[in-house]
Amino acid sequence: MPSAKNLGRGPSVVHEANGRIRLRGRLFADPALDHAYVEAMIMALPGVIEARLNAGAACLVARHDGRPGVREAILAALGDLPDEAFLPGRRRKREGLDKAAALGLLALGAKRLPRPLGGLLSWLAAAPVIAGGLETLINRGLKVEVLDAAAVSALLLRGDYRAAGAIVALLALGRHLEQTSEEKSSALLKSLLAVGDEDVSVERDGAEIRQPAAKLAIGDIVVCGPGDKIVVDGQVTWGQAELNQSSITGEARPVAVEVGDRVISGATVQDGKIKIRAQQVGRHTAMARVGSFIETAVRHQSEPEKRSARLADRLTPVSLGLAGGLLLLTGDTRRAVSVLTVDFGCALKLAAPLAVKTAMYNAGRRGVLIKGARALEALSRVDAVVFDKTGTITHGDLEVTDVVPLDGMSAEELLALAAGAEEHYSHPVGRAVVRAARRRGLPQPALSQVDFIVAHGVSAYVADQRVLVGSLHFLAEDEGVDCSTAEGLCASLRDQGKSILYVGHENHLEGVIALRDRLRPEAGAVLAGLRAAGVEELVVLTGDHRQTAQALARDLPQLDAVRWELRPEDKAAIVAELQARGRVVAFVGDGVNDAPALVTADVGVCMPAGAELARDAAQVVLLQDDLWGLLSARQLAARFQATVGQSFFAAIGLNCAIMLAAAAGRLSPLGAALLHNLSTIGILGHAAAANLRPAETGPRALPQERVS
Ligand SMILES: Nc1ncnc2c1ncn2[C@@H]1O[C@H](COP(=O)(O)OP(=O)(O)OP(=O)(O)O)[C@@H](O)[C@H]1O
Ligand SMILES: [Zn+2]
Repeated sequence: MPSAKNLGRGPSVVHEANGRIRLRGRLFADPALDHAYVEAMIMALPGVIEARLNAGAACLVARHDGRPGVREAILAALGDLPDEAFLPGRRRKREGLDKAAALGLLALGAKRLPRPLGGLLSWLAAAPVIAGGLETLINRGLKVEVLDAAAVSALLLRGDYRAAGAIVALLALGRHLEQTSEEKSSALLKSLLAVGDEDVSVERDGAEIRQPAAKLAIGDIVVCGPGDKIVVDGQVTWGQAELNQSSITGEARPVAVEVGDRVISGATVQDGKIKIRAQQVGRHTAMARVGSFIETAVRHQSEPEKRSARLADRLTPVSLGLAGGLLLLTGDTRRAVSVLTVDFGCALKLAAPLAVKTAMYNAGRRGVLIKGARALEALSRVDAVVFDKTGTITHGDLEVTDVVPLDGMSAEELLALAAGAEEHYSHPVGRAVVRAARRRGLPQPALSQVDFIVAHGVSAYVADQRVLVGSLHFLAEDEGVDCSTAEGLCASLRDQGKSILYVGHENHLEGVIALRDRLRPEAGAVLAGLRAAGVEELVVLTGDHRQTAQALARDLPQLDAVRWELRPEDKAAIVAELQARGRVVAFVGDGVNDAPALVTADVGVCMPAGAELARDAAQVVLLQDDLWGLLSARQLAARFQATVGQSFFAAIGLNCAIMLAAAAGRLSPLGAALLHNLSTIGILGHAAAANLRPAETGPRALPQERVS
């Protein structure tokens, strides 16, 4: 519902170029407008990079990535600001409703009061409902609120104060339920956004100083000790610590981090001390972005919600017509009013949003962020799940197992050379090599002109000599390095499930490095669970070599297919192929070289270590570093979809029955109103309770089938 303050003040576009849009509107100068909120809300829209509001100039400037629809989404969001975007908030309206409820309840006892007093009370209690109905009628036409107002007025005019009071009270109760559920979920989400009101320790010129978190900049070194909350996304540059991430993942078990690990905002240091180099601060941190995304999703009606609301509105004239017809035919006001008290609106309009919020909240508590109703809906229809291999089906923290020089270098020299080339890139393979070299304390050669070739490897120069590190395809086919001498050796290493990195030096093969990745222990059980939950096709895609991929397939008999030696765009093409065959596809990846597939899929699911880009592209973000969340999400989504359908049919069926009984004169207005509201509360209760129940299977319910 557009807030009254917002009416007729939609901003207009004054300038637009290269993904930058400048809007002006009186709205932006409103002193009651909450700037931080509006900026966060706009930035939470997918595709928006930045939003800045300037009240003095009554302007808002937003930068976006030019994706189709982003511009429209910005305009739509600004054209329909929620009440929370204004500082005084909703409180006043809420108190008004509570008063109405109290008066309505008082009026229930009206029969025992002297008649004029009872009448006065009832009219007073009903006044907000009638006024609201009139306002709706004038501004938005024949909507459910009009029906409520008509029923209450008719009852009052008939002198049926008790029924009128009861209906007012029931209406207020319904709205109260709606608001508490909304406020609770909003409060939870806002707590995720609350960064900036505390002091943090920062390292400046070798000394530690305290400063407000709001003043942090990217690149700052933040020092965190026991009890400190981490307010940035970044990388640990010093120290070790145990983190409590329960506020992010719902998991109480502490997580150990050390130099090189990535940490995200929201965790608390339980033990130890670390220094973190900030990569994202303030509103750009992972939690804040995801939190504000959810907040927007919650505030803006989703498709099923809109559909229900539209249907409810369309049924309003039907009710009104039926009541009018009855009145004309039978002259029986009591019957006509009984019919009016039944409106389809309540349950139809409230059940879907309630189901969305409770399902999202439930998933969030279990460490899964589902970004809104669309994602829930798509996830419930998914019948094919495609996984990336490295970092998704496997842990992605590979271990260097063999370093084999083939042309005179020592193993140390070979490893140091490869590590030097990989130093600045965060591909899992590269990270493993760098870690192994560091652990052995190897000196790093001076490299220049380092080039990173996506899904291939790295090329660099050491003292004018070219060094290549990467896949067999990269060295042999693209760069013409003869790798045949290593064939037999590599085949046997791959057969053990190891991945091979080829190191070339001045056009000959200098040696190979073998790395082992660990299958996630829960992978088999999660695949089996997904199949049990109705997923018909399970596929793994990898950029790795055929043999390594086949070794993985042997370990995971639950898979339907494994495809190898794929480039990022091949992965997207395979997802599209499945879609062309009629599959609804979820792609699960870690964000390294798989963004195209993530965006192509009907539902993109991202692992917690996922690159920032992937987190934006994904509709589902797993915050816990395992695959259980995926299974929970699927189960919660299926249940969400089921309850939305059930609520829909229950609302129509029950209300039709009540309306027929009322039309037949079998129900008094009060009886009809009570039954109608009881059924609504029942339907809403079911929608909320069903979506709050834990997912059926999970790490606790299902035994882990395999430990690698
Ligand atoms: N930075 C790098 N250094 C060395 N080799 C690399 C690098 N990046 C990619 N490669 C090589 O290219 C291959 C394909 O890379 P890609 O990133 O597409 O797949 P991956 O992440 O290893 O596996 P998956 O596709 O299962 O996630 C890798 O198996 C590796 O051999
Ligand atoms: Zn190539």
